[in-house]
This record gives sequence, C-alpha cells and structure tokens, in this order.
Amino acid sequence: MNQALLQADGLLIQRGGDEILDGVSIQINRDSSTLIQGPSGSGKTTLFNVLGLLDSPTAGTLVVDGHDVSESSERTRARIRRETVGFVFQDFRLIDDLTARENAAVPQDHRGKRDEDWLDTLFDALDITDLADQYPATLSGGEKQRVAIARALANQPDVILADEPTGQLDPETAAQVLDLLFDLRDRTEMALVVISHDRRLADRFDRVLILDDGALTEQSSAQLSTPPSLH
Ligand SMILES: Nc1ncnc2c1ncn2[C@@H]1O[C@H](COP(=O)(O)OP(=O)(O)OP(=O)(O)O)[C@@H](O)[C@H]1O
Repeated sequence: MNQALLQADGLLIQRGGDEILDGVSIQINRDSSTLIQGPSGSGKTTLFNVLGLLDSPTAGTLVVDGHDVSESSERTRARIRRETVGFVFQDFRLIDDLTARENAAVPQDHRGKRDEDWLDTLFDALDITDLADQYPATLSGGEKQRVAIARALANQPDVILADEPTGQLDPETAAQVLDLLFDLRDRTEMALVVISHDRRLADRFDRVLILDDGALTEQSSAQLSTPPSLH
C-alpha cells in the first residue's frame, strides 16, 4: 500500500516576481513526524500554506491521499482540506466569542456533524475539560494552544500541519504542548508536520528537513545530534 498522504513535486512559487519556492518536492507518509526548519523568510509559511491547500503553487503538483489537487476547484480543495488536514498556528487563531469547547467544535460544525464523544476524548487527553466553558481571553497561551490542538483534531484529520506551534510559549509549556501533540499522534496514527525554527525540537521527529533559499534538503543525523533537547 502506498503510504504517501501528501506528495508534492516540483513546487514553484513566485510572488512579486521572486521565486519563494524553487522546485520543492516532499512526501509525507501516514504515521510519520516531520519537522521543517529554515531561516526567517526562507518560505516555510508559504510551503505550509501550499501543503495545507490554503494556497496554490505557481507550478508543480500536489497529490493528497491519491487525489491530484493541483487543478482542483476551490470547492473541492476546501472539502479535501476539511477532511484531511488539521491546522495549528503560532497565534492560536481562536474565536474570541466562542467558548473553548465551541472553538474546538468549529471544524465539526462546518462539516455539519458534532461528535461530542470525540471532543470529550480530546479535552480529556489535553487536560482542558475544566476549561471547556471558558472564553479565549481567560486562557493562558499554553491553554489556548491546547484548545487549538483539540480543534485541529476535531475531524480526525490524516495530517496535522503546525506552523510554529510553540512560538509564543515558554520552554516548559512548549515541551508540554509538543508532548501532547505526539501523544495524540500515537493514538490516531496521523502524520504530524511541524514548521519551526526552534532547533531544540529536532530530536523528537522522524526526520528534519531544511528549507533554505527556496530548496528543501534532508538534515543528516550528524547535524541532528547537535541541538540541545527540550528535556
Ligand atoms: N504574497 C506575497 N507577496 C510577495 N512576497 C511574499 C508573499 N508572501 C511571502 N512573501 C515573501 O516570501 C518570502 C518567504 O516568506 P514566508 O513567510 O514563507 O517565510 P518564513 O520562512 O515562514 O519566514 P518566518 O520564519 O520569518 O515566518 C519572504 O521573503 C516574504 O517576504
């Protein structure tokens, strides 16, 4: 069985006359964990947006779960995105006037199907059951990110894409949030793709890819051993 969940080939992205991604190819398999690192401005968020079907490349192909979405309509892309991808952002992106529970349920509500049992399971796993009725303004950064992770997992996606998920958290809270992400990944067998320039995260992932100057390369195991662990 082909394990590839996301397969991108020759992604080219031009913005304002500049090539931001220059022929990037990447395969994300089921039940894998991938860290994408790179200097500021190297195109990490641009790649995140393309892999998450939030943006289209100028050229290149993207196959998601066997479907070539390169030429798909926005409507089709939105459906595949909703069914396949869960997003976690650095700035949480919770809706201020919804409670934690309502925020986490947003993807289910978009699909028209609430699964209260799964939400219970997620809130329990993320240890936020007691926060369910609170609004984002009353939550700490780590609590907000745990609610955002519940939201990302609400529709049981095949892949979680996280863009600097620990960027606004102190090191201890960042380590806890990472632990929770990996714990949930182990339970669900989803793929986990994290974009971060935090080198301390590197030793937790199956593989580390470096995006630099629009090109993606695999980091060698020798390089992997140098960054200090979060623990
Ligand atoms: N819509 C756009 N139009 C023109 N240039 C853009 C556009 N979007 C991004 N860029 C440029 O593309 C480059 C890559 O941006 P991107 O946000 O993907 O980098 P990044 O690696 O995520 O950076 P950081 O780590 O600082 O968040 C930057 O030079 C940015 O200014």
